[in-house]
Amino acid sequence: MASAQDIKIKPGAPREVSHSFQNLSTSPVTPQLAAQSFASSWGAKLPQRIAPGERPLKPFNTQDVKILLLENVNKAGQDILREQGYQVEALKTSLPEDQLIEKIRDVQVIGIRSKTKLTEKVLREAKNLLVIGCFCIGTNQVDLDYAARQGIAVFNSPFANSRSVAELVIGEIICLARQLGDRSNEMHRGTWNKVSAKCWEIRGKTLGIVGYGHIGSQLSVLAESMGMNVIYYDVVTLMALGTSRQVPTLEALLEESDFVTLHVPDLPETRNLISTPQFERMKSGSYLINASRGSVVDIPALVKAMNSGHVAGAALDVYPQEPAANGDYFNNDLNVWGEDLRSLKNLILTPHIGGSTEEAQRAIGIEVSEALVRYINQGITLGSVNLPEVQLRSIKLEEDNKARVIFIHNNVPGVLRKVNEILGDHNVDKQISDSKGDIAYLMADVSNVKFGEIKDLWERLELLSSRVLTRVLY
Ligand SMILES: NC(=O)c1ccc[n+]([C@@H]2O[C@H](COP(=O)([O-])OP(=O)(O)OC[C@H]3O[C@@H](n4cnc5c(N)ncnc54)[C@H](O)[C@@H]3O)[C@@H](O)[C@H]2O)c1
Ligand SMILES: O=C(O)CC[C@@H](O)C(=O)O
Repeated sequence: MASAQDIKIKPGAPREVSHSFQNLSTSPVTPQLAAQSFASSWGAKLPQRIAPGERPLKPFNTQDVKILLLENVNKAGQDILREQGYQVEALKTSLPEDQLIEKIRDVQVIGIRSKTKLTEKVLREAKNLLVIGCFCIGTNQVDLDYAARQGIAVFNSPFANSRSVAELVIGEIICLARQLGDRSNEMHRGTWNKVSAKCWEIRGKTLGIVGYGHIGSQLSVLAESMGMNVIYYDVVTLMALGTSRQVPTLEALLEESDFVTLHVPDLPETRNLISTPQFERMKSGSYLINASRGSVVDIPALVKAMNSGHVAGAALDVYPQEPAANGDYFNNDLNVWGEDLRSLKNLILTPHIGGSTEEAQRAIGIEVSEALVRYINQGITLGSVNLPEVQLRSIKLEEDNKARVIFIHNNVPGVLRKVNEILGDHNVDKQISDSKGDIAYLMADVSNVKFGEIKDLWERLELLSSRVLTRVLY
């Protein structure tokens, strides 16, 4: 198998080259092999996920691609990555920061869910990292801007678990209205406590949805089908599904709703979105559900509102601090108010399982792994949350002596002219470039490139001052 030729270098850092041309002389590539057309060395192991007739850009010995998957990424996703020949290490939990830093130094790809924090501090050590896969919806656990500035693409799965969350919330609405958690706990302790006081049907009650995105809108449809009236508040004006109705302010929603459910992202504006003033606006005897992010609800304020009886019940799936692994961790060491919370009546506590169904995890595993393969093998950024979305049609099997150049660069004037001066010695078949904020992504398919010329191409691009990361795939 030919040696790896996928190259990346980080700006301002010592050159970390996963498989650099400097190593060519010591690599297993013999002069005879090097003289062959590149295409002939790829055939041995074709990736599974390309259309017939398309040439897989297998720029490297895939066994050199190291992937670390944390937090029990679904097997269907792992299989897609292993099928490619990548080295995949899959762990069931997230890792403490020091261990994460140790491991991330070595890998080109990391896959995480919501627990692993990829902060600037961690990413600064990730000298070989090309791409991050968030096997979930949320990407707030990743410093997206820092990653973009390092040329590290981030992918997620924007809606594969939305239905699972919406169904959980429907279940919780009924459980809260009928105090099912308390009755079940009592029976588990041997107590028969048959009550109807303050137990309600959900038919005809008003559900207030804060954040009418993928989950909120799906929930809207389900709730209406069960006879609820639905109102929603969102910072964006959005089409109302069914007979639901958008209200102009959060306050209006709080005052009108029997059940308030939160489906907003973790943003500076959504931190403690629901705190004492908002609880005071809620109807007496109403309920709160939070399956979005732990930062959105001020928990001590919730404890107060429930102790006073103003809020009749709540369901929480997410918390400001969540443990890295399963076990007896939900206590005051994790969150100072842990015990206060656990002592409340009609409070459903779940361990961040909104998206944890077989269906959702499998779909997420497949979606994110496929995005990773496309990015690693072809440089395609469709679906990236932090880099511009760029793709070119695949190179055909019969198209020989072609290279795909990926040049991630600072979005400053004059870059395209300089890049094209370099590429201009060859035939540029296709080229596309787009920017997102300060970072731009250029992809060009270049023909009539001889194997020996690739090093020169890459080195000249590397010298451009705007360069963030250069990859040459062939
Ligand atoms: N509990 C779980 O397991 C689980 C699973 C999936 C998603 N989530 C979380 O649920 C949240 C929502 O997910 P989604 O897929 O519906 O997201 P989405 O992006 O599709 O929708 C979010 C909506 O919130 C709105 N919004 C943003 N800021 C707002 C504000 N200040 N006030 C009102 N509306 C605001 C947006 O305009 C958007 O319509 C995310 O935080 C996600 O991480 C949790
Ligand atoms: O599976 C997870 O860890 C996260 C689930 C959910 O919060 C998401 O962001 O998709």
